[in-house]
Amino acid sequence: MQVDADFRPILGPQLVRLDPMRIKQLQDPLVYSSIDSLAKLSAHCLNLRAPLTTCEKLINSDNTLYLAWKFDEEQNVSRLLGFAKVGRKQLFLYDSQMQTYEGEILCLLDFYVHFSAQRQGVGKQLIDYLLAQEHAEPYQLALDNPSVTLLGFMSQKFGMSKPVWQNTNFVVFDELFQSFAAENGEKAPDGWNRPQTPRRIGAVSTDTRWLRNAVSGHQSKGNAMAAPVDADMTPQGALSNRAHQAKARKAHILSSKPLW
Ligand SMILES: CC(=O)SCCNC(=O)CCNC(=O)[C@H](O)C(C)(C)COP(=O)(O)OP(=O)(O)OC[C@H]1O[C@@H](n2cnc3c(N)ncnc32)[C@H](O)[C@@H]1OP(=O)(O)O
Repeated sequence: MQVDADFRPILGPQLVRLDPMRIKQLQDPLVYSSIDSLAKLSAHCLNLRAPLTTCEKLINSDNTLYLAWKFDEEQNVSRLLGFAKVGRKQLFLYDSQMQTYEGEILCLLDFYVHFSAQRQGVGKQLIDYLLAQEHAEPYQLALDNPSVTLLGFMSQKFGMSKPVWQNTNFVVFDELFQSFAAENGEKAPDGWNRPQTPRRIGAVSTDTRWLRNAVSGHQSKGNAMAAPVDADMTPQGALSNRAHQAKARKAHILSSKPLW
């Protein structure tokens, strides 16, 4: 994406790490609008109605943008080539054996290389730079709802060929679970006090494991993710669940205050 300006004094090197503080400090409307335009192209490419990334959103988030750009001295223009946005998220994951894991993972949230610069190595440079800056290995990256192209890219450029889709639409790679088993065995990391929660998925019960960066959860909130899943799949079970729900609804309606 071409801009009639010299971004060298503002952005510096051709691969640049822009955390929220750095973006705020840029204070340059043209840089902001150029990044926003590139992010719009990313959204357009994925058929999204609104862009996932804007400078305004970035400033108010914990996410970091890695930007690839260059200055064309002949034409005296700056070209924004691509970006990758990452953030750390607390994820609840299943491996391919339906073992459950919980931990804070580096997530690739938005990744785009301008169509005029694709398949020229920019994407690989961006991810290499990002991984070095974040001190992470390719298998430690979770991909947020990845495109087929991104899965192909990860397989071809980083040898990550066993994606494990999660019901949250995140994808992690099998190597993440293997590395965890090799490093930690069954032991929960220090600071994790929650007792092991048995989970039942259909007729199968599974154990929870912890990823290295896991932080303690909020048992008291009893959110759906932390609650044991106890689904009775038989017709009798479904009927009794429905009857129970109807009873609970009726009790709730009867206990509510009338509006008038
Ligand atoms: C979490 C998310 O953000 S999901 C959304 C991911 N973004 C997109 O799908 C947007 C469209 N695609 C792109 O922007 C880019 O192609 C990216 C970001 C995926 C990769 O950037 P590039 O600069 O093209 O990557 P780079 O040149 O380093 O590597 C190219 C490899 O990516 C894959 N790739 C790139 N484009 C394509 C394509 N059109 N078809 C198939 N594979 C492709 C291939 O593995 C390719 O290797 P090859 O050229 O040797 O066959």
